[in-house]
Amino acid sequence: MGACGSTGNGEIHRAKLLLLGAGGAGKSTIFKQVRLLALEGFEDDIRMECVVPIIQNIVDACQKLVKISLKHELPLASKTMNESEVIRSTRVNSAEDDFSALKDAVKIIWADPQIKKAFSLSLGESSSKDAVNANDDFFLSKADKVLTPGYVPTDEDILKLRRSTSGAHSLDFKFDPKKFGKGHDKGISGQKHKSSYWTLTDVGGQIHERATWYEEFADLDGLVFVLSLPDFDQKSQDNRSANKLVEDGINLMLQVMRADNLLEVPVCVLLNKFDIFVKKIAASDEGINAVFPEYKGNPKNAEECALYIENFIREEISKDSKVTKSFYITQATDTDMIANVISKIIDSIALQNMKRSGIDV
Ligand SMILES: Nc1nc2c(ncn2[C@@H]2O[C@H](COP(=O)(O)OP(=O)(O)OP(=O)(O)O)[C@@H](O)[C@H]2O)c(=O)[nH]1
Ligand SMILES: [Mg+2]
Repeated sequence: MGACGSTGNGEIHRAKLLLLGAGGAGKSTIFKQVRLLALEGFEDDIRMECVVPIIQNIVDACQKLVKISLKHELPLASKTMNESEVIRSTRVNSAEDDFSALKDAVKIIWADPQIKKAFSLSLGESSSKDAVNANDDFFLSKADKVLTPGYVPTDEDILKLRRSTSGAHSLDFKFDPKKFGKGHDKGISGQKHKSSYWTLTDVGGQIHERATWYEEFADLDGLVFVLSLPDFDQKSQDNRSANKLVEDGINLMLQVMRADNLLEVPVCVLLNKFDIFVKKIAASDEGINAVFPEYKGNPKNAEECALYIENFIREEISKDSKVTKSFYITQATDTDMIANVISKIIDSIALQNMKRSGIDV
């Protein structure tokens, strides 16, 4: 714990940072951003191993959208129905396969206005089992490129890919303020950022993955808990009578923070997916009042709503813990924003750890 630099015997001491949060909250997207920033780009093998999962995202999205359209009795064009058979019989085994029939099918399906309507309906629905991913429209719109031989995923494609994490994955990196700061070279302590060494760990957030989280709790220097703001109108997948933001987000976080070896660990809370939250708030009549009936602000003002949720969480946390928590409203797919947020997180963790060690700052 504490300083993160040379230990004096030539070895590098790395401060440990852990990402936690429910499945789909955005942990791996933050992890990928740190890799992108620290290592200045994704290696070719990482790019290429994303091709099959991206194609699978497209196939899954088409299948779900046809299913949602049928459920809502939307009048799909007959050619959409015909092409949905191609989708159903598609197996994505290798990036080298011939995807020309799939490409034609996806283009026809995504061009059907009823399918686009199904996409909007699905984003606003509270049933999460068959819901599409919020970035599926991005991949469906570029299916032509993705399904053409020679396709190499861009940084944005890699960041927007949905792939559930299984197990724990760590990245050793050097925090170089020049790569992360983007003009914000002074930290909240007012000191110029120095380079420091970190290990960032990402874990799976689905319920069956959480049993092994505690294995990562020893000797932590900081915890980053990621919450998904657009979950405010979703049902918990594991407890259908509970709200997803409250049950799989806030309550899960409060429970984790009560672990004995985390009581003193600095925590940063990311209220993530703000871009999707903005869209949902604009489209919803009730907004966050459905889950926070005591909210009296403007239900159509996404910033005000997010700040209300932030203050609600601050109050809940303060009942249990006196350790300062920092909060950030984020969009994990935005590299510049995450560069800035990671700089601030690293600065605030270093500051809190110096205070814990009794160093005057
Ligand atoms: N538009 C948008 N998409 C996001 C944001 N954060 C994450 N995503 C997308 O949400 C999906 C899920 O994000 P992940 O980072 O894989 O979620 P996770 O927390 O690692 O999920 P598990 O591995 O299952 O625990 C991916 O498609 C991401 O691109 C965001 O702020 N805005
Ligand atoms: Mg993940």
